[in-house]
Amino acid sequence: MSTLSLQQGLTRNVSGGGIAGNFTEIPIIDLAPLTCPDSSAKDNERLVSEIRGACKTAGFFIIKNHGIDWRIIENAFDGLEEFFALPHEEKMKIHQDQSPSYMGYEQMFYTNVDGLKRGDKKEAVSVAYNPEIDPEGVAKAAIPEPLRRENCWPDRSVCPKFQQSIEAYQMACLSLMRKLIRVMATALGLDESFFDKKTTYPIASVRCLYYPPQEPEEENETGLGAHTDIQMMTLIAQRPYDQPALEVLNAAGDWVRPQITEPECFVVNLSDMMARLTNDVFQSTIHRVRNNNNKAKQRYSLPFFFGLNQDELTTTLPQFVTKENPLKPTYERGMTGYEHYNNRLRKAHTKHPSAKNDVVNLPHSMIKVDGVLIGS
Ligand SMILES: O=C(O)CCC(=O)C(=O)O
Ligand SMILES: [Fe+2]
Repeated sequence: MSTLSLQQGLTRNVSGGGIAGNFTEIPIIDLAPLTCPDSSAKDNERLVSEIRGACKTAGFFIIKNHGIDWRIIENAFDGLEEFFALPHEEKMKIHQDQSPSYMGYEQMFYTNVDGLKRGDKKEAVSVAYNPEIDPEGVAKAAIPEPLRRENCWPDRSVCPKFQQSIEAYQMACLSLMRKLIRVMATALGLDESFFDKKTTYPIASVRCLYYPPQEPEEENETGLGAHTDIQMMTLIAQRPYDQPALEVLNAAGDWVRPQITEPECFVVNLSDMMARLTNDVFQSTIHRVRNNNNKAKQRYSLPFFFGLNQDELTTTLPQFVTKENPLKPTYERGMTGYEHYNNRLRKAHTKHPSAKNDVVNLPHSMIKVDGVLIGS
């Protein structure tokens, strides 16, 4: 049996043979039934079934006809190009080390996510959920103070487009995720509104990424090391839209590149919170980025991560625990998004000042189920 160990504390059996993870390509799913008002019940059923299939095998799929005005995405990439072209000193002014929330800028090689190479050849800016731009969320005042994450934006005089374009991207992604999460609930056999009360102030951050081309001698290096994502689901847009760089690990241990053959598509992938909820029936699949193809160009990407409210307890749903699929030991203890997220960011961001601290979990009295406090 061959096992891949990742620095973030995860191990995966990559010996193959099981159904899960047995894929050789990433499926393309047409979301038209979700976005067209006159879609039939049959179209909707087909969509749910395609999504269920993709979630059980690859844990990754490509979506088209998602209903988002692509000019919002192009503007966001213009914002990224503007920011990453700034002088190093300017970018360092909003460095993540100053942010207890892990928001802000990461310079080249700041992270080394899988610890296998010299580090991640990328630059990034992380942007937190902001309730003030979420038309479907709750007011900022209703969110417990320790769960608010402040953003660090570059000065508008040096970078006029960035903040506005990223906030518009975040709003568009939030609205799409709120639709997709209902399809996911249905695909899991739950009421379609199952996640609604649990996502009133979701973890919904954007990571703005810039990957320079890797040199031929860096063929085996990584732009971002192998990892799984932390939340429930991630949406990824990239520029150029067809640049092969993202790689997804299948059960046979092969890296599969999503083939994006037309513009205006997103890649969607499931993440660890979803795997925890479903006892791994829905897959949180290992992936990495290598911007190393022959014609390698600069690549920009915009993952949008979506998870439950940070104080919501995530426990495995009982219907996914069976004789054939007993509860995974790591899922025995329920965990809040806050604990899960901070632990993982601390592991991935080893140079952050908080990396040496013990993990501070949310007090029991702050934990909720369906938005209702469970302890006192
Ligand atoms: O750049 C990409 O396409 C993916 C980035 C990614 O996997 C992440 O930030 O978690
Ligand atoms: Fe990722």
